[in-house]
Amino acid sequence: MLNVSIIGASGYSGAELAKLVARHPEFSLTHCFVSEQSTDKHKLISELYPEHTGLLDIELEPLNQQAFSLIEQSTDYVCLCTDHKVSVELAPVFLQMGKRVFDLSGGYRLSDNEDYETYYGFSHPYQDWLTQAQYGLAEWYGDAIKAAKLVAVAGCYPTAALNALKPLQQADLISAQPVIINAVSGVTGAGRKANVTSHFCEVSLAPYGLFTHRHTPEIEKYLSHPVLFTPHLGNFKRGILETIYVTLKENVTTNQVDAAYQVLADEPLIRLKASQLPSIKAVENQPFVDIGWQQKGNQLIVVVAIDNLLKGAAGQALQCMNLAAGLDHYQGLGMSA
Ligand SMILES: NC(=O)C1=CN([C@@H]2O[C@H](COP(=O)(O)OP(=O)(O)OC[C@H]3O[C@@H](n4cnc5c(N)ncnc54)[C@H](OP(=O)(O)O)[C@@H]3O)[C@@H](O)[C@H]2O)C=CC1
Ligand SMILES: CC(=O)N[C@@H](CCC(=O)OP(=O)(O)O)C(=O)O
Repeated sequence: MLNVSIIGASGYSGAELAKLVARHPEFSLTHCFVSEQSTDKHKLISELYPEHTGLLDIELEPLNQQAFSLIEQSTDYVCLCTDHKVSVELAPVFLQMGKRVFDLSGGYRLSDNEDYETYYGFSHPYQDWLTQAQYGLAEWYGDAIKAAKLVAVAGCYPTAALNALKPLQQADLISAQPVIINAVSGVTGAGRKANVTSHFCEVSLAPYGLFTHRHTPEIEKYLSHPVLFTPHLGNFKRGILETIYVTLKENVTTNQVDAAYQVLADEPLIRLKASQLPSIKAVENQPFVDIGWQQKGNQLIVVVAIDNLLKGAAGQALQCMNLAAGLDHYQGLGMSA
Protein backbone atom coordinates (compact mmCIF):
# COMPACT_ATOMS: atom_id res chain seq x y z
CA MET A 1 0.00 0.00 0.00
CA LEU A 2 1.17 3.52 -0.76
CA ASN A 3 0.36 6.21 1.78
CA VAL A 4 -1.27 9.34 0.40
CA SER A 5 -1.73 12.73 2.06
CA ILE A 6 -4.01 15.38 0.60
CA ILE A 7 -3.48 19.08 1.24
CA GLY A 8 -6.63 21.13 0.63
CA ALA A 9 -8.88 18.15 1.28
CA SER A 10 -11.89 20.27 2.27
CA GLY A 11 -12.10 21.84 -1.20
CA TYR A 12 -14.03 20.48 -4.13
CA SER A 13 -11.15 18.78 -5.93
CA GLY A 14 -9.49 17.68 -2.66
CA ALA A 15 -12.63 15.99 -1.33
CA GLU A 16 -13.20 14.32 -4.70
CA LEU A 17 -9.64 12.99 -4.63
CA ALA A 18 -10.01 11.86 -0.99
CA LYS A 19 -13.04 9.81 -2.06
CA LEU A 20 -11.10 8.16 -4.91
CA VAL A 21 -8.04 7.42 -2.75
CA ALA A 22 -10.16 6.04 0.13
CA ARG A 23 -11.78 3.56 -2.27
CA HIS A 24 -8.55 2.62 -4.07
CA PRO A 25 -7.25 -0.91 -3.37
CA GLU A 26 -3.54 0.08 -3.56
CA PHE A 27 -3.57 3.48 -1.83
CA SER A 28 -4.19 4.37 1.78
CA LEU A 29 -5.54 7.83 2.68
CA THR A 30 -3.16 8.64 5.52
CA HIS A 31 -3.75 12.33 6.29
CA CYS A 32 -5.95 15.16 5.05
CA PHE A 33 -5.02 18.78 5.63
CA VAL A 34 -6.39 22.31 5.45
CA SER A 35 -4.57 25.57 6.21
CA GLU A 36 -3.37 26.27 9.72
CA GLN A 37 -5.99 29.02 10.12
CA SER A 38 -8.82 27.10 8.47
CA THR A 39 -12.30 27.37 9.97
CA ASP A 40 -12.69 23.69 9.01
CA LYS A 41 -9.66 22.36 10.90
CA HIS A 42 -10.42 19.32 13.09
CA LYS A 43 -13.77 18.76 11.37
CA LEU A 44 -14.35 15.48 9.56
CA ILE A 45 -14.56 15.61 5.76
CA SER A 46 -17.90 13.85 6.10
CA GLU A 47 -19.22 16.79 8.17
CA LEU A 48 -18.65 19.03 5.16
CA TYR A 49 -19.72 16.37 2.65
CA PRO A 50 -22.35 14.22 4.43
CA GLU A 51 -22.74 12.09 1.30
CA HIS A 52 -19.33 10.62 2.24
CA THR A 53 -20.33 9.58 5.77
CA GLY A 54 -18.66 6.25 6.53
CA LEU A 55 -16.08 6.63 3.75
CA LEU A 56 -14.52 9.97 4.74
CA ASP A 57 -14.91 10.17 8.52
CA ILE A 58 -11.37 11.48 8.51
CA GLU A 59 -10.15 14.58 10.31
CA LEU A 60 -9.04 17.70 8.47
CA GLU A 61 -5.75 18.46 10.20
CA PRO A 62 -4.17 21.92 10.21
CA LEU A 63 -1.02 22.14 8.09
CA ASN A 64 1.30 23.27 10.89
CA GLN A 65 4.93 22.41 11.71
CA GLN A 66 3.93 19.10 13.30
CA ALA A 67 2.00 18.22 10.15
CA PHE A 68 5.14 18.56 8.03
CA SER A 69 6.97 16.05 10.29
CA LEU A 70 3.98 13.73 10.13
CA ILE A 71 4.00 13.86 6.33
CA GLU A 72 7.77 13.30 6.24
CA GLN A 73 7.39 10.13 8.33
CA SER A 74 4.19 8.68 6.99
CA THR A 75 3.56 9.63 3.38
CA ASP A 76 4.63 8.42 -0.05
CA TYR A 77 2.50 10.65 -2.28
CA VAL A 78 1.52 14.23 -1.46
CA CYS A 79 -1.40 15.70 -3.41
CA LEU A 80 -1.74 19.47 -3.51
CA CYS A 81 -5.37 20.51 -4.02
CA THR A 82 -4.57 24.10 -3.22
CA ASP A 83 -4.47 27.47 -4.94
CA HIS A 84 -1.61 28.01 -7.42
CA LYS A 85 0.47 30.21 -5.14
CA VAL A 86 0.07 27.87 -2.18
CA SER A 87 1.10 24.90 -4.33
CA VAL A 88 4.10 26.75 -5.74
CA GLU A 89 5.47 27.18 -2.21
CA LEU A 90 4.50 23.76 -0.83
CA ALA A 91 5.70 21.52 -3.67
CA PRO A 92 9.47 22.09 -3.13
CA VAL A 93 9.12 21.41 0.61
CA PHE A 94 7.72 17.94 -0.01
CA LEU A 95 10.01 17.26 -2.97
CA GLN A 96 13.00 17.97 -0.75
CA MET A 97 11.66 15.36 1.67
CA GLY A 98 11.83 12.90 -1.24
CA LYS A 99 8.06 12.66 -1.68
CA ARG A 100 6.33 12.35 -5.01
CA VAL A 101 4.12 15.37 -5.48
CA PHE A 102 0.94 15.63 -7.54
CA ASP A 103 -0.10 19.25 -7.88
CA LEU A 104 -3.64 19.90 -9.09
CA SER A 105 -3.01 23.63 -9.43
CA GLY A 106 -1.47 25.52 -12.33
CA GLY A 107 1.63 26.34 -10.30
CA TYR A 108 3.97 24.09 -12.29
CA ARG A 109 2.23 23.61 -15.67
CA LEU A 110 3.95 26.32 -17.71
CA SER A 111 7.66 26.72 -18.32
CA ASP A 112 7.92 30.40 -19.11
CA ASN A 113 8.17 32.81 -16.19
CA GLU A 114 6.79 35.58 -18.40
CA ASP A 115 3.58 33.55 -18.77
CA TYR A 116 3.37 33.25 -14.96
CA GLU A 117 3.70 37.02 -14.69
CA THR A 118 1.14 37.68 -17.44
CA TYR A 119 -1.46 35.02 -16.72
CA TYR A 120 -1.01 34.19 -13.01
CA GLY A 121 0.13 37.58 -11.73
CA PHE A 122 3.29 36.37 -9.99
CA SER A 123 6.88 35.68 -10.83
CA HIS A 124 7.72 31.98 -10.42
CA PRO A 125 10.29 31.55 -7.64
CA TYR A 126 11.35 27.95 -8.41
CA GLN A 127 12.60 27.75 -12.02
CA ASP A 128 14.45 24.49 -11.31
CA TRP A 129 11.37 22.64 -10.22
CA LEU A 130 9.42 24.25 -13.05
CA THR A 131 11.85 22.69 -15.50
CA GLN A 132 11.60 19.29 -13.83
CA ALA A 133 7.81 19.23 -13.51
CA GLN A 134 6.00 16.80 -15.80
CA TYR A 135 2.64 17.81 -17.25
CA GLY A 136 0.01 15.36 -16.06
CA LEU A 137 -2.17 14.68 -19.08
CA ALA A 138 -2.41 10.96 -18.47
CA GLU A 139 -3.31 9.54 -21.88
CA TRP A 140 -0.52 11.48 -23.62
CA TYR A 141 2.50 11.55 -21.31
CA GLY A 142 2.20 8.22 -19.47
CA ASP A 143 5.87 7.19 -19.53
CA ALA A 144 7.14 10.58 -18.41
CA ILE A 145 4.52 10.76 -15.63
CA LYS A 146 5.65 7.32 -14.40
CA ALA A 147 9.16 8.66 -13.81
CA ALA A 148 8.37 12.18 -12.55
CA LYS A 149 8.91 13.43 -9.00
CA LEU A 150 6.60 16.39 -9.56
CA VAL A 151 3.48 16.00 -11.67
CA ALA A 152 1.64 19.18 -12.68
CA VAL A 153 -1.79 17.67 -13.21
CA ALA A 154 -3.39 19.18 -16.33
CA GLY A 155 -5.97 21.95 -15.97
CA CYS A 156 -9.66 21.27 -16.40
CA TYR A 157 -10.39 23.19 -19.61
CA PRO A 158 -7.03 22.12 -21.15
CA THR A 159 -7.77 18.45 -20.41
CA ALA A 160 -10.88 18.64 -22.57
CA ALA A 161 -9.30 20.79 -25.30
CA LEU A 162 -6.06 18.83 -25.58
CA ASN A 163 -7.70 15.42 -25.78
CA ALA A 164 -10.00 16.79 -28.49
CA LEU A 165 -7.26 18.49 -30.51
CA LYS A 166 -4.02 16.56 -30.07
CA PRO A 167 -5.17 13.69 -32.34
CA LEU A 168 -5.77 16.21 -35.17
CA GLN A 169 -2.52 18.03 -34.52
CA GLN A 170 -0.55 14.79 -34.38
CA ALA A 171 -2.01 13.81 -37.77
CA ASP A 172 -1.05 17.27 -39.12
CA LEU A 173 -4.62 18.12 -40.16
CA ILE A 174 -4.99 21.61 -38.62
CA SER A 175 -4.43 24.73 -40.79
CA ALA A 176 -2.29 27.60 -39.52
CA GLN A 177 -5.31 29.60 -38.26
CA PRO A 178 -5.97 29.74 -34.51
CA VAL A 179 -8.37 27.12 -33.20
CA ILE A 180 -11.43 28.68 -31.51
CA ILE A 181 -12.47 27.09 -28.22
CA ASN A 182 -15.73 28.11 -26.54
CA ALA A 183 -16.05 26.44 -23.17
CA VAL A 184 -18.70 26.34 -20.44
CA SER A 185 -17.96 25.16 -16.92
CA GLY A 186 -20.14 24.36 -13.93
CA VAL A 187 -19.70 26.41 -10.77
CA THR A 188 -17.63 23.84 -8.84
CA GLY A 189 -14.83 24.87 -11.23
CA ALA A 190 -14.52 28.06 -9.21
CA GLY A 191 -13.82 26.21 -5.94
CA ARG A 192 -15.71 25.99 -2.65
CA LYS A 193 -14.76 29.33 -1.14
CA ALA A 194 -17.57 31.94 -1.05
CA ASN A 195 -17.29 34.32 -3.98
CA VAL A 196 -19.79 36.77 -5.47
CA THR A 197 -19.32 35.53 -9.04
CA SER A 198 -20.22 31.99 -8.03
CA HIS A 199 -23.06 33.09 -5.70
CA PHE A 200 -26.36 31.27 -6.43
CA CYS A 201 -28.20 34.52 -7.20
CA GLU A 202 -25.46 35.88 -9.47
CA VAL A 203 -24.63 32.90 -11.67
CA SER A 204 -26.32 32.78 -15.08
CA LEU A 205 -24.36 32.06 -18.27
CA ALA A 206 -21.59 34.52 -18.94
CA PRO A 207 -18.15 34.60 -20.55
CA TYR A 208 -15.06 35.68 -18.65
CA GLY A 209 -11.31 35.97 -19.10
CA LEU A 210 -11.38 36.90 -22.81
CA PHE A 211 -7.81 36.74 -24.17
CA THR A 212 -6.45 36.61 -20.61
CA HIS A 213 -7.39 33.23 -19.13
CA ARG A 214 -4.39 31.25 -17.85
CA HIS A 215 -5.50 28.17 -19.75
CA THR A 216 -4.71 29.87 -23.08
CA PRO A 217 -0.91 29.47 -22.72
CA GLU A 218 -1.39 26.00 -21.19
CA ILE A 219 -3.39 24.74 -24.18
CA GLU A 220 -1.04 26.43 -26.66
CA LYS A 221 2.04 24.98 -24.98
CA TYR A 222 0.86 21.37 -25.09
CA LEU A 223 -0.91 21.65 -28.46
CA SER A 224 1.85 23.63 -30.20
CA HIS A 225 -0.82 25.67 -31.99
CA PRO A 226 -2.43 29.08 -31.31
CA VAL A 227 -5.94 29.14 -29.82
CA LEU A 228 -8.64 31.68 -29.04
CA PHE A 229 -10.06 30.35 -25.78
CA THR A 230 -13.20 31.78 -24.16
CA PRO A 231 -14.51 30.19 -20.96
CA HIS A 232 -18.07 30.72 -19.69
CA LEU A 233 -19.55 30.09 -16.27
CA GLY A 234 -22.86 28.20 -16.44
CA ASN A 235 -25.59 27.76 -13.84
CA PHE A 236 -24.98 24.10 -13.12
CA LYS A 237 -22.75 22.38 -10.56
CA ARG A 238 -20.26 20.27 -12.42
CA GLY A 239 -19.03 19.49 -15.91
CA ILE A 240 -17.31 21.22 -18.80
CA LEU A 241 -18.51 21.33 -22.40
CA GLU A 242 -16.29 22.80 -25.11
CA THR A 243 -17.32 23.54 -28.69
CA ILE A 244 -14.18 23.81 -30.78
CA TYR A 245 -13.90 25.29 -34.28
CA VAL A 246 -11.02 23.96 -36.36
CA THR A 247 -10.08 25.04 -39.88
CA LEU A 248 -8.54 21.97 -41.44
CA LYS A 249 -5.85 21.99 -44.08
CA GLU A 250 -7.14 21.91 -47.67
CA ASN A 251 -8.71 18.65 -48.86
CA VAL A 252 -8.64 16.84 -45.51
CA THR A 253 -11.27 14.11 -45.73
CA THR A 254 -13.69 12.81 -43.10
CA ASN A 255 -11.83 9.50 -43.25
CA GLN A 256 -8.60 11.27 -42.30
CA VAL A 257 -10.30 12.97 -39.34
CA ASP A 258 -11.90 9.72 -38.18
CA ALA A 259 -8.56 7.94 -38.55
CA ALA A 260 -6.77 10.63 -36.51
CA TYR A 261 -9.05 10.01 -33.53
CA GLN A 262 -8.26 6.28 -33.60
CA VAL A 263 -5.08 7.11 -31.66
CA LEU A 264 -7.40 7.29 -28.62
CA ALA A 265 -9.63 4.37 -29.54
CA ASP A 266 -8.17 1.95 -26.97
CA GLU A 267 -8.13 4.40 -24.08
CA PRO A 268 -10.66 3.20 -21.48
CA LEU A 269 -11.45 6.71 -20.25
CA ILE A 270 -11.92 8.27 -23.69
CA ARG A 271 -15.22 7.74 -25.48
CA LEU A 272 -15.16 8.62 -29.17
CA LYS A 273 -18.71 9.57 -30.05
CA ALA A 274 -18.07 10.75 -33.66
CA SER A 275 -21.33 12.34 -34.92
CA GLN A 276 -23.20 11.47 -31.70
CA LEU A 277 -22.46 14.69 -29.81
CA PRO A 278 -21.34 14.77 -26.15
CA SER A 279 -23.25 16.43 -23.31
CA ILE A 280 -22.56 17.36 -19.70
CA LYS A 281 -25.23 14.88 -18.55
CA ALA A 282 -23.28 11.98 -20.04
CA VAL A 283 -20.06 12.74 -18.16
CA GLU A 284 -21.28 14.20 -14.84
CA ASN A 285 -19.72 12.23 -11.96
CA GLN A 286 -17.90 10.08 -14.53
CA PRO A 287 -14.15 9.79 -15.23
CA PHE A 288 -14.51 10.05 -19.03
CA VAL A 289 -13.69 12.42 -21.86
CA ASP A 290 -16.43 12.29 -24.51
CA ILE A 291 -15.42 13.57 -27.94
CA GLY A 292 -17.73 14.11 -30.93
CA TRP A 293 -17.14 15.84 -34.25
CA GLN A 294 -18.76 16.87 -37.51
CA GLN A 295 -17.12 18.18 -40.67
CA LYS A 296 -18.24 20.34 -43.58
CA GLY A 297 -15.54 20.98 -46.17
CA ASN A 298 -12.46 22.16 -44.34
CA GLN A 299 -14.46 23.27 -41.26
CA LEU A 300 -14.52 20.85 -38.35
CA ILE A 301 -16.51 21.32 -35.16
CA VAL A 302 -15.38 19.18 -32.25
CA VAL A 303 -17.48 18.91 -29.09
CA VAL A 304 -15.87 17.57 -25.93
CA ALA A 305 -17.25 17.05 -22.42
CA ILE A 306 -15.68 16.11 -19.08
CA ASP A 307 -16.55 16.28 -15.41
CA ASN A 308 -14.31 19.12 -14.16
CA LEU A 309 -13.78 17.52 -10.73
CA LEU A 310 -13.00 14.03 -12.07
CA LYS A 311 -11.23 14.00 -15.45
CA GLY A 312 -10.57 17.74 -15.00
CA ALA A 313 -8.95 17.36 -11.55
CA ALA A 314 -9.15 14.40 -9.11
CA GLY A 315 -9.71 11.63 -11.66
CA GLN A 316 -6.75 12.74 -13.73
CA ALA A 317 -4.62 13.13 -10.58
CA LEU A 318 -5.49 9.53 -9.65
CA GLN A 319 -4.51 8.40 -13.16
CA CYS A 320 -1.11 10.08 -12.67
CA MET A 321 -0.70 8.48 -9.23
CA ASN A 322 -1.55 5.08 -10.72
CA LEU A 323 1.09 5.59 -13.42
CA ALA A 324 3.67 6.57 -10.81
CA ALA A 325 2.83 3.40 -8.87
CA GLY A 326 3.21 1.21 -11.98
CA LEU A 327 -0.53 0.44 -12.08
CA ASP A 328 -2.99 0.71 -14.96
CA HIS A 329 -3.78 4.42 -15.18
CA TYR A 330 -7.53 3.84 -14.92
CA GLN A 331 -7.40 1.73 -11.73
CA GLY A 332 -9.76 2.96 -9.03
CA LEU A 333 -11.94 4.82 -11.53
CA GLY A 334 -14.54 2.11 -11.87
CA MET A 335 -13.13 0.80 -15.15
CA SER A 336 -11.66 -2.30 -16.61
CA ALA A 337 -9.77 -2.31 -19.92
N1 LIG B 1 -12.47 22.97 -8.98
C1 LIG B 1 -12.04 22.48 -10.15
O1 LIG B 1 -12.84 22.11 -11.03
C2 LIG B 1 -10.59 22.35 -10.43
C3 LIG B 1 -9.62 22.85 -9.59
N2 LIG B 1 -8.31 22.73 -9.90
C4 LIG B 1 -7.25 23.32 -9.07
O2 LIG B 1 -7.17 22.62 -7.85
C5 LIG B 1 -6.82 23.52 -6.81
C6 LIG B 1 -7.92 23.45 -5.76
O3 LIG B 1 -9.13 23.84 -6.37
P1 LIG B 1 -10.54 23.67 -5.65
O4 LIG B 1 -10.66 22.33 -5.06
O5 LIG B 1 -11.55 24.12 -6.63
O6 LIG B 1 -10.38 24.76 -4.49
P2 LIG B 1 -11.20 25.00 -3.17
O7 LIG B 1 -11.22 26.46 -2.94
O8 LIG B 1 -12.50 24.28 -3.25
O9 LIG B 1 -10.28 24.29 -2.06
C7 LIG B 1 -9.04 24.78 -1.68
C8 LIG B 1 -8.53 23.97 -0.51
O10 LIG B 1 -7.24 24.44 -0.11
C9 LIG B 1 -7.24 24.67 1.31
N3 LIG B 1 -6.21 25.68 1.59
C10 LIG B 1 -6.25 27.00 1.33
N4 LIG B 1 -5.08 27.60 1.71
C11 LIG B 1 -4.29 26.60 2.19
C12 LIG B 1 -2.97 26.57 2.73
N5 LIG B 1 -2.23 27.67 2.84
N6 LIG B 1 -2.48 25.39 3.16
C13 LIG B 1 -3.23 24.25 3.07
N7 LIG B 1 -4.49 24.22 2.56
C14 LIG B 1 -5.00 25.38 2.12
C15 LIG B 1 -8.67 25.09 1.56
O11 LIG B 1 -9.05 24.99 2.91
P3 LIG B 1 -8.97 26.24 3.94
O12 LIG B 1 -9.08 27.50 3.13
O13 LIG B 1 -10.12 26.02 4.86
O14 LIG B 1 -7.65 26.10 4.59
C16 LIG B 1 -9.39 24.04 0.71
O15 LIG B 1 -9.35 22.79 1.38
C17 LIG B 1 -6.70 24.91 -7.43
O16 LIG B 1 -5.37 25.18 -7.73
C18 LIG B 1 -7.51 24.78 -8.71
O17 LIG B 1 -7.06 25.66 -9.70
C19 LIG B 1 -7.91 22.03 -11.00
C20 LIG B 1 -8.80 21.51 -11.86
C21 LIG B 1 -10.23 21.68 -11.67
C1 LIG C 1 -15.51 28.04 -13.49
C2 LIG C 1 -14.13 28.47 -13.07
O1 LIG C 1 -13.95 29.49 -12.42
N1 LIG C 1 -13.13 27.71 -13.47
C3 LIG C 1 -11.75 27.98 -13.15
C4 LIG C 1 -10.93 26.91 -13.77
C5 LIG C 1 -10.85 25.69 -12.91
C6 LIG C 1 -9.53 25.59 -12.23
O2 LIG C 1 -9.52 25.51 -11.05
O3 LIG C 1 -8.46 25.70 -13.01
P1 LIG C 1 -7.19 24.78 -13.11
O4 LIG C 1 -7.65 23.59 -13.87
O5 LIG C 1 -6.21 25.60 -13.84
O6 LIG C 1 -6.63 24.41 -11.81
C7 LIG C 1 -11.24 29.29 -13.73
O7 LIG C 1 -11.64 29.69 -14.79
O8 LIG C 1 -10.32 29.85 -13.10
